[in-house]
Amino acid sequence: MPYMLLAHMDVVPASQEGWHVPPFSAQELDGFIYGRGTVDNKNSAIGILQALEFLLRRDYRPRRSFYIGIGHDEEVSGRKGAMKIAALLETRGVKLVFLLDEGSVILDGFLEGIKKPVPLIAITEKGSITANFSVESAPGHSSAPPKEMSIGILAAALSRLEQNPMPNLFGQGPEIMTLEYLASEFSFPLNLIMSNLWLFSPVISRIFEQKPSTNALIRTTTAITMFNAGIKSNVIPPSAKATVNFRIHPSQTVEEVLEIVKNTIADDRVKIDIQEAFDPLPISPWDDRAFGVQIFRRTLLDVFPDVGSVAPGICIGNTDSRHFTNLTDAIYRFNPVVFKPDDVPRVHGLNERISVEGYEKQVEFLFQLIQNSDISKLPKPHAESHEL
Ligand SMILES: N[C@@H](Cc1ccccc1)C(=O)O
Ligand SMILES: CCCCCC(=O)O
Ligand SMILES: [Zn+2]
Ligand SMILES: [Zn+2]
Repeated sequence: MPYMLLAHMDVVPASQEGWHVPPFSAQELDGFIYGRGTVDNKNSAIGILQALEFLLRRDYRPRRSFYIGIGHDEEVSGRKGAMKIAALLETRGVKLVFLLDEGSVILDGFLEGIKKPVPLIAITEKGSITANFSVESAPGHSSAPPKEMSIGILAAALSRLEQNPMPNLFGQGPEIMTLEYLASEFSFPLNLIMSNLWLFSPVISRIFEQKPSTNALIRTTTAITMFNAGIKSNVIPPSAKATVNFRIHPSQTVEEVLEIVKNTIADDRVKIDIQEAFDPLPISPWDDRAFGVQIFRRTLLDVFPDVGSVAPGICIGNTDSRHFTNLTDAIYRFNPVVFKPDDVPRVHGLNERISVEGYEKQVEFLFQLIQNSDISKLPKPHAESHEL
């Protein structure tokens, strides 16, 4: 059965100010290639093609077929790119043994007490709701304003959303698996804590709430991203509009989140329109028989011998891979790039970059992955090879 390597060539915008080099120049500076898309996700799009080139130069002839999918509109939902690729493969009756897309990385220095960089392979991704909120009110002269107007009503409603975060669901999603797989990587006494989450969950969940990147792992997040209102300083604003982006924790659904939103807003003057919504993605297999997982483990050992044990994780953003659920249940989101904490704000932010060595390692990983995937089936898990 074939597998698929997925990437996207499109990027989010970038304006010049704040960048050390022009954001679309791909200039090298201190061993880094700077540019919009260098880690999201041209590193994969070009990395896959370059690995393929190296294989072809060596007259390598893969025995296991594979697909390369490179979307061109991932950052605006993938409807015309990845979705069309998936639909075409579906009409051909294609099934995939696994699909590898962006969505997680090798984390270095994110978790206190873990010394080694740890590869986290996302086995699911959060759901999403993009909701538009609006309040209409009679226009008029600002010299005789009513007690409440559209801007104040909507702002108060959104403030209630922001001040009442969604419930902390630590322990009900794959974050537990992540910590259990990483427990051995933690130094004492964290290794004991991580191996006894039944006892220490309340402590850990409080710690996770402290930072946006870990808080996003344990609850549905609420981001008020757009607010437009008012037409002139002396006119009562006829309407106020806002957009909120929720990313739904794996143990919640769109419906449940919308219920909580309505109860929190609790104001019939606020209208809610759903622009786009989808539930959290299914959780991909993670066990000794999962072909993809074993291939990733083997390839990481080949290319990154010094990293810690591989752990399953959750992608807090969304990716094109969500369009391929009819072709496989083994969807994994992972780019073999080492991320330090200061790399996170660069994604969709300023001075996005990848080190030259980091890009070379990604190409090497893909070069190895294609060869490692060329086995017909997995060697028997070690335990089974001993006759009992
Ligand atoms: N990957 C981007 C764009 C995106 C949004 C929603 C769905 C799919 C992709 C994000 O997570 O925000
Ligand atoms: C690192 C997470 C990536 C989310 C998908 C994107 O922004 O392209
Ligand atoms: Zn992106
Ligand atoms: Zn991306």
